[in-house]
Amino acid sequence: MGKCAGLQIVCIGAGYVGGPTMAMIAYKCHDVTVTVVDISEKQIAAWNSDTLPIYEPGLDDIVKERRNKNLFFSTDVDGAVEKGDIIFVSVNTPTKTSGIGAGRAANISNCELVARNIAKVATSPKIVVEKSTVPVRTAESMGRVLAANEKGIKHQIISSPEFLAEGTAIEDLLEPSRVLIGGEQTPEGHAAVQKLVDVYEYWCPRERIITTNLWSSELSKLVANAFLAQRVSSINSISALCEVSGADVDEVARAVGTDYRIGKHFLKSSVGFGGSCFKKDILNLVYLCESFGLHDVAEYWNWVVKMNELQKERFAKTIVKRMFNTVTRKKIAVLGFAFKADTGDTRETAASDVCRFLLEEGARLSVYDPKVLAEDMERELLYAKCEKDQIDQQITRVEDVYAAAKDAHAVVILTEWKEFKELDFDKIYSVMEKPAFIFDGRNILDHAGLREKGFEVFALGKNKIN
Ligand SMILES: NC(=O)C1=CN([C@@H]2O[C@H](COP(=O)(O)OP(=O)(O)OC[C@H]3O[C@@H](n4cnc5c(N)ncnc54)[C@H](O)[C@@H]3O)[C@@H](O)[C@H]2O)C=CC1
Ligand SMILES: O=C(O)[C@H]1O[C@H](OP(=O)(O)OP(=O)(O)OC[C@H]2O[C@@H](n3ccc(=O)[nH]c3=O)[C@H](O)[C@@H]2O)[C@H](O)[C@@H](O)[C@@H]1O
Repeated sequence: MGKCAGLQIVCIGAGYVGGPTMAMIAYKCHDVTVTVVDISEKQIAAWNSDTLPIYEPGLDDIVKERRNKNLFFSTDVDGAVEKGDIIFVSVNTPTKTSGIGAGRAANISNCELVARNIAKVATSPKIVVEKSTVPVRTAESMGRVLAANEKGIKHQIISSPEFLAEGTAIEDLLEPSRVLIGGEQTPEGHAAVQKLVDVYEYWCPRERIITTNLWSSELSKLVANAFLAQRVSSINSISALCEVSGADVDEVARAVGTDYRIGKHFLKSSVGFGGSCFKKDILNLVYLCESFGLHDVAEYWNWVVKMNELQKERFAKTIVKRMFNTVTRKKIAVLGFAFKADTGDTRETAASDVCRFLLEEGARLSVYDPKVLAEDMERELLYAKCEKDQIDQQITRVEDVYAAAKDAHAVVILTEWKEFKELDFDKIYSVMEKPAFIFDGRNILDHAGLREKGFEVFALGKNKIN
């Protein structure tokens, strides 16, 4: 029995963060009961089925081992709130699409809604953990909503942002680089923080658990994502320079990243970063800076997003330019649609913008991705403002790379799936139109070998354009 024996942990929001994070707590703390609730019946039914709602390496085993032992998935939000000692809030906080701050500010209405519900339903004091990524001082609003309950109950709010990355969520949760916990600087606040420290201490070394105040914790999450995305935009800006100067972006990244003060991670040039969080969180940071009158600081960070948009556009334009300035009616095989490898997640994927550009140029796209669902692909294309007619008439989704390549003028790599490195490129070359182009938006292929086979290869940040 550990320190937390008998503790009831509840998580509101059974998405990419809530599901895996809670599964890990249940897996590591057998004497704690973990209940994950969501308003979406479909989502909960999937968590309780053989086909989990998200693809994440290693997740199935952990969920299946603990489910219905000390890990439960339910739609009974009120029942869970009532019995929970610690309640994680892991709901989505997307960018606002209308009203004040539209297109930049984070919409925290789900967080407030959850806080109102806890205030209404709870009959005992709760420790409410802000797990969602939120603007600084959201805990203040949530705290006030929680305090306004009619029963005079004193709840505690703490902030514990999540740093897992999709595709490596289980690894990241098993061995987190750090766990961040921020609380009020009062005796009750410290006690609440300690309760959560006790849970994480079941498997995380104490020195990796950072405790701080609420506002530092909230802001650190936005800053961490902004710094990571900034590195990708920085190396992508350099890829453009490499293409005109004859330098090789991977060589530059290696030489620069070997300096321990810079570090080698997150220096892989790509067609652009995607995912549900980088853009959203930077825009959130930009909006925060602007609302505090820090316009120059806001503009500085805004350029990380702008550079990313430019990279996607630059890559798509290169495809058209290299293919004799026209792709109209040409078939193009698109390999990969997820925003990164090892996930089926398509949110904000660079692939949707590249596809939109090519559709507008009249290309016919044949798309293959090993994990992306057809419905998610279509939703993301519509979100990226592709016309429904164009999606229906110009895009085909195929289950096989060679079917995608047949009669295609070009193969375009948009996600760094490992299987793409192991393809039979002789076979691909034989079924393609000639000249056969390859555009490697992830720099994962053996470009020299492909050129020997006869392909015209464009790789990001590697080709000197005369
Ligand atoms: N996806 C990721 O890799 C990471 C996400 N985050 C942050 O974590 C938060 C959650 O992100 P995801 O898990 O990706 O979102 P998600 O969209 O996958 O899941 C959110 C879930 O919350 C549920 N929900 C919304 N309002 C609710 C309510 N009032 N009551 C009950 N359930 C409700 C939704 O039905 C949905 O299933 C966001 O703030 C995000 O920025 C942080 C780190 C990593
Ligand atoms: O808040 C979040 O949602 C999470 O956002 C990112 O995680 P994630 O978006 O899942 O994936 P990353 O591995 O960070 O990749 C983001 C994007 O950047 C791209 N990328 C990453 C690294 C790189 O060197 N080059 C590059 O183009 C990826 O292909 C992907 O499109 C952060 O890495 C997590 O720490 C954070 O918790």
